[in-house]
Amino acid sequence: MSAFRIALVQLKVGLDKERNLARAHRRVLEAARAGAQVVVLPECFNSPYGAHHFPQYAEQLATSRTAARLAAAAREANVTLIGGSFPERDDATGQLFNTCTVWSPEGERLGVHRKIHLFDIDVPGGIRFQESATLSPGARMTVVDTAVGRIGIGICYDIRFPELAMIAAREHHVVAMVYPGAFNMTTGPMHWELLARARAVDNQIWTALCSPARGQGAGYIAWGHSMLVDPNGDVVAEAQDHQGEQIVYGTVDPARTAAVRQAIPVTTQRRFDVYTGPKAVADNGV
Ligand SMILES: NC(=O)CC(=O)C(=O)O
Repeated sequence: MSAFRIALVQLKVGLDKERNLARAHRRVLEAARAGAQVVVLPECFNSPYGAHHFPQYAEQLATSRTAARLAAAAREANVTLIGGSFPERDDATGQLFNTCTVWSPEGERLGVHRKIHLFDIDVPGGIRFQESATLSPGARMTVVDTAVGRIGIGICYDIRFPELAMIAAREHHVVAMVYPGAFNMTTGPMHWELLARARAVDNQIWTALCSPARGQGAGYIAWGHSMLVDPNGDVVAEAQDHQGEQIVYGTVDPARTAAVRQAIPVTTQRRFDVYTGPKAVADNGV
């Protein structure tokens, strides 16, 4: 597997769906012109992030205007496109999901990830959010074989559940986990970078987080700080302008993964013989 250039598009997202789609399309082309082979859009890039907005912006995958635009942008730009997420309405059940689609440089759909862990939180004096008021949770993990290698996908709150990245890394050997996400002004400063670095260093994998720009006019203020973290847990690229739109570029290099794993070989030092089973914790505590 060779190294590849990745672009994280920290997109401005507003109320006008068509403008959101057009802006995303332009930025995908711009990133490709700058040499990106993989382009990532943020969570909820076609709609403002808010449970009450989702029903209005939701689309069925089979007839989705948003999906068609993503396919066209990937094809035109000749890139692998990790298409952020948008509210999706299931054709059969009518349930709504927060869904990421992944596209090949030929415009073929390679994968679909429905956010598994819904963002239902209540931080006193901070933020209360009930994604489950209108959305249903996805029920499958997603790893996608792309032109540049195998990539694991999670959406935002999914990053708080380490099992996803751990299983993607250890069982499916992904080169990177990519999380379109929209943390906010309460949880962003607390946990955004910490979680990105934790998922990276625990699993010794590349980890990319792509946020909307901060300046949303629709209630929810995103944290920004889109970033790429290497398998050693170092932030190697990060957005500097959070109000405005910005593209963050970095290089995902599997040689770095190999070097980190060779230097600190935790991937081969696990003690599965110790962690589980009735005798995992001795009676006397030692
Ligand atoms: N928006 C999310 O899904 C998650 C988030 O903001 C957080 O975990 O904090």
